[in-house]
Amino acid sequence: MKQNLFKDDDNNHNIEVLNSDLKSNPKCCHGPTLLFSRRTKDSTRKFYACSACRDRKLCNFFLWADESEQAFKRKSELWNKELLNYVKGIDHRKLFVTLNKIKALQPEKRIFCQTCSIFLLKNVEKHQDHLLLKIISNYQLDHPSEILQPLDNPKKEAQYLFSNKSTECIINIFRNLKYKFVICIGTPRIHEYIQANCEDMDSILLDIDKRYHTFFGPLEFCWYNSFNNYFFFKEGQQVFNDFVRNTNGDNTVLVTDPPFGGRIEPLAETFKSIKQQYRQVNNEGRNLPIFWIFPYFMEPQLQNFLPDLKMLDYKVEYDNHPLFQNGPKGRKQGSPVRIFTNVEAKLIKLPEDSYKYCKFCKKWVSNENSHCKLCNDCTSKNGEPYKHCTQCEKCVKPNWKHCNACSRCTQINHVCQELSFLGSCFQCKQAGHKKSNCPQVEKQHTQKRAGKRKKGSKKKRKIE
Ligand SMILES: C[S@@+](CC[C@H](N)C(=O)[O-])C[C@H]1O[C@@H](n2cnc3c(N)ncnc32)[C@H](O)[C@@H]1O
Ligand SMILES: [Zn+2]
Ligand SMILES: [Zn+2]
Ligand SMILES: [Zn+2]
Ligand SMILES: [Zn+2]
Ligand SMILES: [Zn+2]
Ligand SMILES: [Zn+2]
Repeated sequence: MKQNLFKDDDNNHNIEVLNSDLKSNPKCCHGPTLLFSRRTKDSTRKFYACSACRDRKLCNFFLWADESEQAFKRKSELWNKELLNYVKGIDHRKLFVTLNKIKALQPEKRIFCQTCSIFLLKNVEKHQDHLLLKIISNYQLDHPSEILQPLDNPKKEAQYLFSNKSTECIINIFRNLKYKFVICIGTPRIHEYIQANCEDMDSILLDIDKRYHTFFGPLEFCWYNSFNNYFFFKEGQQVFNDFVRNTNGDNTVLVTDPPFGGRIEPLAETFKSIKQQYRQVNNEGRNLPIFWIFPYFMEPQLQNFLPDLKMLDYKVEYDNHPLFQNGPKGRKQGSPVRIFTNVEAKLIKLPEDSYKYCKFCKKWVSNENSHCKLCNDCTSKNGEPYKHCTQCEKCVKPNWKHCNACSRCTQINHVCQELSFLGSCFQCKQAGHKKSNCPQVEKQHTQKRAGKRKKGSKKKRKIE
């Protein structure tokens, strides 16, 4: 059941994102669209669709790539107008002035309209029928994510907010690593924590939730879409460029917690561009540390696109999601969400209450993880101790059994050979890569070229 939360659209498993130059793609309200290919049994057709919304009801841009040039032009013009409408009426500077006036008032005099997501200095009667928040503390002003109702549509913003404990743990990791500049992409809780508490750090928030315009000034928040690296306002792009330049290419980290149903390929492209931008600032070509927060079972997909991101054992907890918490309401094994990072695990100390140091792996792992001598690793992924299967030659979940028909370990009550292919490669049905870079296809080519069959692969599976 829980896995359903993270599934793409049910029929998305035959849709791939194609690499394309985003600048030449038509735009929807959320900036340049992405080019997808849809495969049916007997054909493949390409189309453009919104990068940010995974539900046509939220953004209905759709254009077949093989439509006539005329149709292409007509649609582009129409949507360019939509785009202008979409950003109209937001005056970030004016909102910042209002915020400062509100800050100067006593908490009892402050009024926030939840319906319009603005502070009210006058014309309160116009908002009579709206949801009003009165008496706003300084703490609340500094922590908008605690005032704003989470936009928890899993097909768009999917706002799941870190618990205070997890926020502090992430900040502590950053402190220990001596980071001074934090690029927060879709992590408002990290940003507001730094802004409110950390004299020694500076941060910038890039997020698609425009309500943050009301709470952060133009140098602290940029309205942004991470799936196409798009700033809704040109000034935002400028502010971000300046932020990166001011770091001098030193002591900087990027932390992101994207919607779990989102496509990984476009995000990976975005982070590659930002890494590149950062590398240009520091002449030494230093690598930008990235902390990407994602469920443990997305590890193969993530590794496929960003192989230098390795998973830490730390379980990231959330306030507004019972499955992502520890304790009686949550999963038995605790939250399934982890940190993936390109920073060496041995440099990252995890909290001593639930984590321990493995002297063989030379890194911090969760208390229930145990070191497998055969794998030479602390092998648990999901928060339970794994067991080693000599046939699979690896550690597997403790409740799995080796199935001879499937030639692999899997759940006891599975239907043989009907493994879930969702989110997997069209060719070999395994997770973590597309057909275009499927090792099976590679292998077939190599075999053909070599003109001989390789026998006795250890991990041979029926589906091969
Ligand atoms: C899973 S929540 C992460 C929040 C984080 N756990 C925190 O507490 O700070 C996803 C965040 O990404 C933002 N987001 C969703 N889609 C986005 C997009 N296309 N571009 C940028 N930000 C996006 C949401 O508004 C939200 O803040
Ligand atoms: Zn859109
Ligand atoms: Zn209102
Ligand atoms: Zn170990
Ligand atoms: Zn093992
Ligand atoms: Zn096995
Ligand atoms: Zn089986």
